[in-house]
Formats: sequence, C-alpha cells, structure tokens
Amino acid sequence: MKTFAEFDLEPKVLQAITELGFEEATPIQEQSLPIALSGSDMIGQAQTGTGKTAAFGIPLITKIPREEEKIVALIMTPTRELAIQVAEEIGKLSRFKGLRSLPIYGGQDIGRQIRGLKKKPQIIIGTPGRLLDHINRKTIRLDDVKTVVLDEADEMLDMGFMEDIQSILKLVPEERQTMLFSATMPPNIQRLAQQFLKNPQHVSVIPKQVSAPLIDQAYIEVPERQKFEALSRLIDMESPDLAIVFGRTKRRVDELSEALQKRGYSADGLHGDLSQNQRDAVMRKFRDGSIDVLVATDVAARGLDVSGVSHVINFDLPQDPESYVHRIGRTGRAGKEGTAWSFVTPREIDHLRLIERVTRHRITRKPLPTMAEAIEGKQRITAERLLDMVENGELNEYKGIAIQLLEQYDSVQLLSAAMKLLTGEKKDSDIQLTPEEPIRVKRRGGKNDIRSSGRKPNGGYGGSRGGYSGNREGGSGGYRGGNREGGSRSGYGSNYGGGSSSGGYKGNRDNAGSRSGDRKPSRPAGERRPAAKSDDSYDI
Ligand SMILES: Nc1ncnc2c1ncn2[C@@H]1O[C@H](COP(=O)(O)OP(=O)(O)OP(=O)(O)O)[C@@H](O)[C@H]1O
Ligand SMILES: [Mg+2]
Repeated sequence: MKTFAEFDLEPKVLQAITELGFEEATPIQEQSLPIALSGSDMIGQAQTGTGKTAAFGIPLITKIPREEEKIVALIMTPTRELAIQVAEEIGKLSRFKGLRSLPIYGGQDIGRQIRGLKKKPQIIIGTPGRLLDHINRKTIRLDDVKTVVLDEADEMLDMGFMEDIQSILKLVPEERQTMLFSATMPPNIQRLAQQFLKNPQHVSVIPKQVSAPLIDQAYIEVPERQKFEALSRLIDMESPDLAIVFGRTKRRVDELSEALQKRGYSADGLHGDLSQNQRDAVMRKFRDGSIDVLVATDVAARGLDVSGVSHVINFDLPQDPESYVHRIGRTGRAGKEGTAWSFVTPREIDHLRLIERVTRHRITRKPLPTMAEAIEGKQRITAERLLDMVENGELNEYKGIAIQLLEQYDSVQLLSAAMKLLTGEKKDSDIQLTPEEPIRVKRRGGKNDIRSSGRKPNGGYGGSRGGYSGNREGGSGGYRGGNREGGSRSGYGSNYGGGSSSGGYKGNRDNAGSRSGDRKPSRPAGERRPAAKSDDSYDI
C-alpha cells in the first residue's frame, strides 16, 4: 500500500491527512486518487468503511485554488446525516488549506444556510431537495462548479432523486468532472452514468464478496412475536459497545426504541419523521456514547461512520440486498471487526437466501440466545464494571462499611448480592410491538432474467432468479413512502465484483432500461414536492 506522501498532494492537504491519523491509502483511495486528480470522470466502488469519502474528498480539495470565491465543488448525498458527516470530513481535510465547505440539507433553518453561503464556500455538500430550494431562491448558483460527486450514487437514483439530480446537473457546466461512489452498483446505475458521465473510468475494489470482510454475519430464525425477546437476550449476551438496530418502518423504530428504554436499555430512535433537531440530538448522543443502542430505519443505512459500532442488528430484514450490505457496513469499518445479526421469520428464509446469493456470502445460522446466555452476558459485564472499579475507583469511603459487613456476612454472599444489584433485574414490562408483514421475494424469469444476458450462473451472483420485486407498497408504515411498486428494481447481480471483476461495471442495460419508467410516480415537470419534505423525498 502507498503512503499519502507518494501522491502528488500539496503539503497542507497532506498535513490534514496526517492529522486525521491516516497513514496508508486504502485500496480505493490508492486507485481513485490519480484518476480523480487527472480530472477524468469516474465510478468508484469499494466495500463499506474503506474510505471512499477521502477517496473523492482529497483530490477534490487538492484541485481547488485557495483564493477561489465561488462554489466550485458539489457533493450530493441521499440523507441529511450523511451530508453533515461528509461536510465534517471535508472540513477536516481542507482545514489547513483554508477552504470553506458548507452542508446544505432540509430541516435546517434556511436563513442560517443563507448566512453560511454568504461566506463564499467553495464546496457544498447537500441533499438534492434543499439544494433545489436554494437554486430556486438563487442563493446557490452552480455556474462555476467544476467537480460533482454523487456519494451513494445508486441510492440517490433509487430513492427517486433522479429528476432532482437531473435538474441540478443541468445547471452545472458541461465542462466538469463527475464522480459516482458507492459500495454497491446495481446495473441500473448505468442509466445515471450514461446521462451524467463522460467516458468514466471504473475503479472497483470489490473482492469476492460485496460486504465488508471484517463483519461476522449471523442470523437467527425467530417468529415475529418473539423478536423483541430475542433482541433483548441478544443485546445482553453480546453486550455491544455501540449497536445499531434496524427496523423496517418508522412506527417500528418508535415502538422498538420505547420498548428498549422500558426494559432499561440506553436506546433512542432515528427516522425521517423526527424533527431535524431531534435527529441531530439522537446522532450526537450516539456518537458521544450517551446512548448505546441506535434504533433506526434505513435512513441510517448509508454512509454513516460512527466509531465504536460493534454490532448491527437487523430486527427486520431489509427490503433488498444492497440495503443489507449498507446496513451491516455500519460496523466493521476502517479495519475494525464487527458483528451483524439478522432476525429472519420462517417465511422470510427465501429472502435471506437471496441476500446471501447477491452478496455471495453465507450467513451463519445461530440459535436464539438462551436465557442463561443472556444472564451470563449481563453478569460478565457487571463483573467487568466491578473489577474496573476495584482497579480504578476511589473506594476509601466505602472501606469502613465493607469491613463491618464482612464481619457479619459471608463474602461470597455479599458479593453476589452486590452483583445482583448492579446487574439489575429485567423489568417485566409488557412489550407489545405491532407485527410487521414478512418481506416476500417474488421470482420471475423471462427477459428480465439476468441469465438471459448470457452471464454464467456464477458470473453474477450465481443465481436462480432474475430480479425480484420488493414489497414496497405503503401499507404497514410505508417503507420509503410506498411509492415503489414491486418490480421497480432491476435485476441484480451483474456487478458484484468477484468473477466479473477487473474493476468493470458491466451493467445489463436491458434490465435497467426496461423498467426505468416505473421507478416512481413522476411528478409533473416543474412541480416541487411539498416544502416540508423537500429533501426527504423518500419516506424512511
Ligand atoms: N487511509 C485511511 N487510513 C485510516 N483510516 C481511514 C483512511 N481513510 C478513511 N479512513 C477512515 O475510515 C472510516 C470509513 O471511511 P468512509 O466513511 O469514507 O468509508 P466509506 O467507504 O465511504 O463507507 P460507506 O460505504 O459506508 O459510506 C472513517 O472513519 C475514515 O476516517
Ligand atoms: Mg461513504
């Protein structure tokens, strides 16, 4: 691996990289830097947590002249939290160089953003809806933009941001560099690439499996009504440092975080119906460790980088395999190990198999943790806390009473009682969650079957299926707004690295094109979505 000093970077950028503690470039950085610095368009794919942000951030920052006073770089992300996070990282990387960057996202006071824009940032990191608001108000002009990055490009397309992105990119001069990054590049990304990129170079550092290698993946088969008990036992048994629990719907997330709190866990929920202040507060608490379980919809699935996340738990299976890859990728980042658990109801086993095929990774089946394992896990943590106190605590004030107690009682008895108190008994609160429908996989063949593209079964994801239809109709709480009719996703598989690999993206255009029209009900030209939702076009 190369060190950053081996690239053609200016000293101030190198200094910022060193300050961030990066020593060697990750493979995606090593491969992207020369291409991105050369000004060529590119598509970059690499596993979750492998430094894609810096892979586009470093060259982007390098190329901006210090004295620039106009917006010359635009980074788009699918969610607000990600815009904030990417802006932070860009801010850190450009600190010594003295560039100005600004996140622009829905839910934040627009006046504040306008004040920020008056400081003439060179780099804008935004979500599409709010960006369009500013463009319409003429508070943002894109006439001088030279570099555009779509982070989580496939998600941007999938969420139905296509029209917004088109409108935005129409306003950026043709003479520009455009880069797409994501850990997953389903075939339909080709559509986006064809429209917006010029002779893009493909960088793909996806080895055999698309999910990150340092994540231990397991599933538990559990009926819907036992999921909550399974979750609390699992948390007790595993005692995660920080955990993210994914639920399918906003209602699910609300019910689950409340239920966890009732049981005495330090948990909170994140989803798109909360106010931005609430969302910010929850993220802050999770980042600083004042809560240790974040319960979230897929709004937290993409890009979020919180150090210390040791566990991801799919309380509900995600709708599609990409989402699985991104969700579990919240752990096992930057060379650290992580553990991912998924709860699968008996009717969802097929869906799990689909995820395994697409991700080319076998997920190990594990039994439901027993009560004894849960108790043992809790006792272990209590013992650790106790020993930590023995070694580091200021205990003098307690020694007198300890000696007295030891004169009267057996030491084992005493210590057991203290441990029992510390461990805390599970409150037997009655937890009732509204059941969710199982996720279904629909198979189909015919012209949409990826095999018809001549691919060998093991060339793609090995499969006996061709595309699948999600079950996204609103109903039970609306995964992404219920505006995704089944079938809107095109066939998977042509681009999960591995066999097909030399970095190339080999999309199956028939597939992508044939269903392009039904991705989302399109708004009539010019019609904006309601302001309140302006950049949460998807409902998670
Ligand atoms: N060269 C490096 N050396 C050490 N750590 C790094 C390096 N590059 C990035 N990191 C750190 O790795 C973590 C993951 O980076 P980043 O969020 O960019 O990953 P990503 O590839 O974009 O993941 P995702 O697909 O989930 O968005 C961050 O904490 C980042 O600071
Ligand atoms: Mg990222």
